[in-house]
Amino acid sequence: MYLTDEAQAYADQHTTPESALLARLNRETHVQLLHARMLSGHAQGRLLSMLSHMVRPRRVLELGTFTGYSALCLAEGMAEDGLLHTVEQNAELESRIRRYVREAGQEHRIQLHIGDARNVLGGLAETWDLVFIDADKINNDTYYELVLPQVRPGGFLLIDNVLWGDKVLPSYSPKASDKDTFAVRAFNDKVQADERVENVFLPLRDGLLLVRKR
Ligand SMILES: C[S@@+](CC[C@H](N)C(=O)[O-])C[C@H]1O[C@@H](n2cnc3c(N)ncnc32)[C@H](O)[C@@H]1O
Repeated sequence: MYLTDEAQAYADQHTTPESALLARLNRETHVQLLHARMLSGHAQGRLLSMLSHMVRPRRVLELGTFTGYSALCLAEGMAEDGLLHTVEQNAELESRIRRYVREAGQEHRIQLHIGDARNVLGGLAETWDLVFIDADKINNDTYYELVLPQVRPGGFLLIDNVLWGDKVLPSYSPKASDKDTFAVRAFNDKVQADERVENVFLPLRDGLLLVRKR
């Protein structure tokens, strides 16, 4: 069930505000870039930060950096010796991401990789405490299968946009050519049946799937 605008505004007003830096990054992304709604934004950003504070991860992986908003949120809750690897294929975003990571004083804790996540992942020999999958949705399952063996037992994965603009709902009839929608639906169904994990589907924003590896 969707929140009314009034209820959404009330929820936002009772969620800790973004830092001035995140607010600036959010605004700048919306003013200067196409597809700015891909950015996690205030409520989801605070949730990512809160989850990270709960987990206190030492190793975090993010697939799909965009302008760096969610990476900065996830880094907030890392352990003191924590390190976040984030992967973005669009090289045009690199200088902006690095500028904000530097301004946030997080250069030593956030490592940016420019390239296709499928290629970069093979070179990262880490055991992940927390993984945020937020790249090209058609490859959710590829990323999940590549990463799950490297997640520690009891570790977490978060997968964004699992509602996919409500196109995953049974009442919606996608065109046969809408491969993204079929992929997101199949991925959600697969995780639901996957004995290796426990999962909670959070209908926040465009849907966030919380997954814990058993
Ligand atoms: C939804 S946005 C990420 C938003 C960001 N995580 C946030 O919450 O602010 C998806 C990003 O994934 C990147 N991307 C798409 N396919 C990719 C791939 N195969 N490898 C790495 N990055 C990819 C896109 O360029 C885009 O910047």
